[in-house]
Amino acid sequence: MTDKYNSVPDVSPHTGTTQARDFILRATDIKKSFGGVHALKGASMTMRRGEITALIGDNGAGKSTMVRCLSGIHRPDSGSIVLDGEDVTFESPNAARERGIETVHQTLALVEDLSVWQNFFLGREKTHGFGPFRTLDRKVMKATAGELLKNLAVNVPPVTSKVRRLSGGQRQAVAIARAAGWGSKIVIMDEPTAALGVQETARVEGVINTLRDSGVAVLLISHNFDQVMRLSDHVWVMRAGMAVAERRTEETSGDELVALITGAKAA
Ligand SMILES: Nc1ncnc2c1ncn2[C@@H]1O[C@H](COP(=O)(O)OP(=O)(O)OP(=O)(O)O)[C@@H](O)[C@H]1O
Repeated sequence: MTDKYNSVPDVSPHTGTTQARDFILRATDIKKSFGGVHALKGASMTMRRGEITALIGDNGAGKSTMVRCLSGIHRPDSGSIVLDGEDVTFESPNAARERGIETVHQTLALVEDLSVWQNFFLGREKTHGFGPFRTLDRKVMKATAGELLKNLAVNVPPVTSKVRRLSGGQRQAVAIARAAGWGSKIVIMDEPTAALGVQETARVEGVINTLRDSGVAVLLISHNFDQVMRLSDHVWVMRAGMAVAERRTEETSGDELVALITGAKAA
């Protein structure tokens, strides 16, 4: 596999900074088998700060397994993950989260009967006082959730609204904002707009763009080529357990990506 970064300009088109060559993540030669099924056969991929990296491939290519290795759900059988210059292994999703990798799963993991702000702080509640006098700092949590939503230009009803009252797009936006709100270095999104209509998709894509512009690296798993072409800066193509090709989005086309996915075109 060739390293195409040698031909990539130093200045990111989105941030205008010199971060374009700065890898936030390097996964190298990742292998993962389930019994006799070799889901990942030595896959390697990279991500950079302030960029949206798309991970594409046919059903069964190994995308979810790669994502699960990066987010601490699976332990790779072998290979290395370097995050922000440091070799890491994650024992659990919480360990990955603590190192700054958040994942927005298709199921979103929001609690319908809790408010937006309560969902933001689920399991990470802020308290004040000490010892037995410790109480939840509702005011701070509400204000923080409101601020996070505002920063990402997420248009939702007040943070006191119950999640059950939100539309699909609003829920997705809340889940993304929650993932982004913990000093995340990387936010992984699995088909973030699969269940949404055209308008809501546009809104959620706006949120994803804002997140990228704030310097977070986004990993986007999507079967939607138009979306990949619209949103991503960089694409990794997986086939049969390997990352077989990488492209700068501006230098490829939907047709080429399809050919790379099916194997009709060699990397
Ligand atoms: N927990 C598991 N146990 C057994 N086999 C698995 C497991 N997880 C994944 N696989 C197998 O590994 C291969 C890669 O699956 P994976 O879900 O990573 O692909 P994918 O690219 O995400 O596909 P899709 O687009 O359909 O989600 C498939 O053959 C799948 O059946």
